[in-house]
Amino acid sequence: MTAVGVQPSAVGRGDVVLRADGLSKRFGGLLAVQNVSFSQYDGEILAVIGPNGAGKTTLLNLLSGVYRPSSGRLHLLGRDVTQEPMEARCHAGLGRAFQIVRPFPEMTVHENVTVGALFGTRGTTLGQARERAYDLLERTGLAAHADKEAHELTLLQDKRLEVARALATQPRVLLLDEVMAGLRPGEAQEAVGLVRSVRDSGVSVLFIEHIMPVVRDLADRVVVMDQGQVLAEGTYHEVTANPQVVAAYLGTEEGLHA
Ligand SMILES: Nc1ncnc2c1ncn2[C@@H]1O[C@H](COP(=O)(O)OP(=O)(O)OP(=O)(O)O)[C@@H](O)[C@H]1O
Repeated sequence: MTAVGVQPSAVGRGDVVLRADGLSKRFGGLLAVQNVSFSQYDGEILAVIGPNGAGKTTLLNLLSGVYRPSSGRLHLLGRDVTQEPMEARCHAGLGRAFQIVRPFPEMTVHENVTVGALFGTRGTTLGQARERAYDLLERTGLAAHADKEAHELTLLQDKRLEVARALATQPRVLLLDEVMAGLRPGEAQEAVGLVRSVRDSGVSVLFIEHIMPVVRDLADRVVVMDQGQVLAEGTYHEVTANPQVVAAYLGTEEGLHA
């Protein structure tokens, strides 16, 4: 595992798992996402960053199928999923974990993950779902808490549960929506380790994040958005040295690293 604070090694450019071509989303008179194109490669951890209101969440909602784009196309594992609803994208290999964790509070941790396994993949029996859930609790460091009710978990454990539930649908690409939010620095580093282990298990990860040290430690490549558009793309060091990116973040280096 890469030591924290060391630039992750670039991944080899394998197959494209996710490809956005000219995605746009209009809300009335506002173009929240404007002609966004990028590719994500197999095994890659890709960060999407940008100042408040840049369009990151709207982009994630376009990728996961919460919204249909006003124009543009999206390919998942080579298949055009532009018009497909969320469940179809989930079955096709796209998983999503949210910033606000919403487990079923009265169900146990194991039951919560079992539900994800049952409904996220077709043709899974209850027995298979329960077994997969135990395996995922091991992988996400929650095995000791399997029988606790979900409301008893700490925030970091909640985040682990959210990732376990998303993985229960057996995604090839996992979308993470600011999952580090609210964590203390030490906890965020633990979560960084968890995301790396997810990637090492063969799942490509696309994440939105405001915490720049997390982006630096985790991302193989970074897409920077501003005012709905892609402003820059490259390694963490490339994009943070880009004057246009610095200017977009309040015009100061401090703004970027705040
Ligand atoms: N459902 C909606 N209806 C109308 N406008 C919206 C809607 N969702 C987002 N917007 C607008 O689209 C723009 C982009 O918002 P979005 O939430 O995608 O940005 P963001 O980069 O995720 O911001 P933040 O970092 O603050 O979460 C903003 O101007 C926002 O007000």
